[in-house]
Amino acid sequence: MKALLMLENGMTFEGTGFGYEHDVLCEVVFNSAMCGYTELLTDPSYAGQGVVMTFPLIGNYGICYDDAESTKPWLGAFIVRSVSGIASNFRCDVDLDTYLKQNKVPGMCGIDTRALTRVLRESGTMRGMISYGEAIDLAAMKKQIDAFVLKSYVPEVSDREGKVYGDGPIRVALADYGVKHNIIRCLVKRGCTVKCFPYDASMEEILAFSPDGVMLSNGPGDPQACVKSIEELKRLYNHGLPIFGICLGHQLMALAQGFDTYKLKYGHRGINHPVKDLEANRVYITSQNHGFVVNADTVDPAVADVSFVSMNDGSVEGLRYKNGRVFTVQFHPEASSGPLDTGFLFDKFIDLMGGSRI
Ligand SMILES: NC(=O)CC[C@H](N)C(=O)O
Repeated sequence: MKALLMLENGMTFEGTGFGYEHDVLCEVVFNSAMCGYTELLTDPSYAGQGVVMTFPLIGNYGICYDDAESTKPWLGAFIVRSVSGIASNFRCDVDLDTYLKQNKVPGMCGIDTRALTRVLRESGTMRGMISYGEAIDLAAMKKQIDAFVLKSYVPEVSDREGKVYGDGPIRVALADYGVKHNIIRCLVKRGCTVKCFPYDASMEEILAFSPDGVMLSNGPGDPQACVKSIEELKRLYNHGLPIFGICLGHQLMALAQGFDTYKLKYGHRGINHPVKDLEANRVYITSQNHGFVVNADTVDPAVADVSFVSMNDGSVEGLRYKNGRVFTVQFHPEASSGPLDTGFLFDKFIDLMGGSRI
């Protein structure tokens, strides 16, 4: 079916629908990764976003359920140049088109994704809408985009079941704001028992598990919308447990300490983002997926130091708190997909919890 993407600035891009061909409103962002689309589709941090892949051919190795980062794809829409008609991989469970249909994720292909990406880079991330069919009413689309308000998906993606993973001796309470499962795998592999807590769990609920440390997960949307989580983190920080935060978890801890966050023009989404470790004076290549960052000017030097910065735009990529027990990063040390350079941060967390590495 014919598909049309309209951005909030009124620009339109024509293409063809695939996946679940139903009209959708989303925030349009781009990702520069050349592979790892299964991980991307199932990363809850993309909830509600229409993701444009800059790499032109997507779907050629199909979908392997074992690579999923959560139970289903969460993103609002998937926008690619060309969808491979052949899913060629011995591990493949289902092809991309069928997977998106089954999970009700609208797809759009056959558009000039590089031209679209240039627009998003120059004008910034924008709201947008994809409509399907022959009779598309442009004026009605524009109206809907203008009225569209981005919401926080954290309550939807956060798990309320209190699942427990692993059976190791180190007890980790995981604040689940929309966790990528590789964070859990990285902890279990290092000898942890990980129990998930919903985004709005109170400090008392978390402490009742008698954790050795708390892991703050990644998650979707504007960190400032997570008011209840920020309140609980303020109290948890003072309790004295080791805390490791990733991406949204990093932003929430910063807000809990009274630092500020702001929205980047077009975000960092890809698997080759260089960050500099300011202490070690080393650069690592990292996987990233975020639209917001901590404002360096608001970081109180009596409370925390900036530990990592982006080599691309100098923005804050990590904080080390002065109490010596709390550290957080904006990038994804669990990778999946992406480079494994910063996996040592999980070892650092294990050490802080008094455990020995396995
Ligand atoms: N991956 C994440 O946790 C993203 C954090 C936040 N939603 C952002 O876009 O900045």
